Amino acid sequence: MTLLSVNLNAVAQLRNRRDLPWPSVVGMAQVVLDAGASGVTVHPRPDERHIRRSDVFDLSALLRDEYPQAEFNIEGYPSEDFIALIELVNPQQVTLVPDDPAQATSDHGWDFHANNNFLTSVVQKLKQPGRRISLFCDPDAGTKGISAAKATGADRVELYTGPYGGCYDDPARAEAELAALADTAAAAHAAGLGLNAGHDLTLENLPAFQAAVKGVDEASIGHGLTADALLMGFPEAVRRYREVLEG
Ligand SMILES: CC(=O)[C@@H](O)[C@H](O)COP(=O)(O)O
Ligand SMILES: NCC(=O)COP(=O)(O)O
Repeated sequence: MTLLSVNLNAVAQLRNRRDLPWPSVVGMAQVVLDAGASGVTVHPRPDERHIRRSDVFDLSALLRDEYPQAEFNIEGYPSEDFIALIELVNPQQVTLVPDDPAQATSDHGWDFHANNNFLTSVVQKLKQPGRRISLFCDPDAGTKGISAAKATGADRVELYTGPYGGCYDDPARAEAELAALADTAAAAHAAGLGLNAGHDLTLENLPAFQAAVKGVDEASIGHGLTADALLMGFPEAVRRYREVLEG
């Protein structure tokens, strides 16, 4: 069974269009958690284009006080500021992503070989009892990439599913992307790493993903789920994504 963590970046981005507090990021977190999501994800970028630093503290208080079973997953590049934020907020999961501050969205995983010393020291710094560290991972990282990821001391990798999600109109390419993802997932399991997945997953592309890529512990989904929620509401969107993820 794959757990659903709802990424709230898109809700924050909509809120930020005006100097007004709605839609409320905390309010929407309550809605998705009440609807059965197992946790929430945020990716506070340095320019605060969507999630603001204050959102991270507000969500942390909500989860601590009202949803103690829920998981808070914070994604980001491990800058000094990011590391300091993690130490203050103490989320259950940290996902390290090799993003440049100017990047429009996450579009690749780590080069685990080139960044091995850096990642090893960051993982050592951030790992705590009750907190797992996940590393954003290219779909074709394969056995070599995964063994370098494992060597950092991380608990999980998160498969970057953007290339698969982006080829919804090209079945042959989608099949090749799924084959690469399945190989990397199998390598992660063989190495004893947990497995997350995310980026551009949708109700349309999730069933084939779930059929091809076995043993995904958690999917973090935001853009597609929020688009669906505009049509069907967040509770129904969460219900539909859980239905696919939970099989
Ligand atoms: C790490 C990752 O996969 C991303 O999906 C990220 O959370 C999305 O970021 P944006 O919402 O800023 O595009
Ligand atoms: N880690 C991926 C994530 O949180 C959500 O990505 P997306 O569904 O907004 O593309």
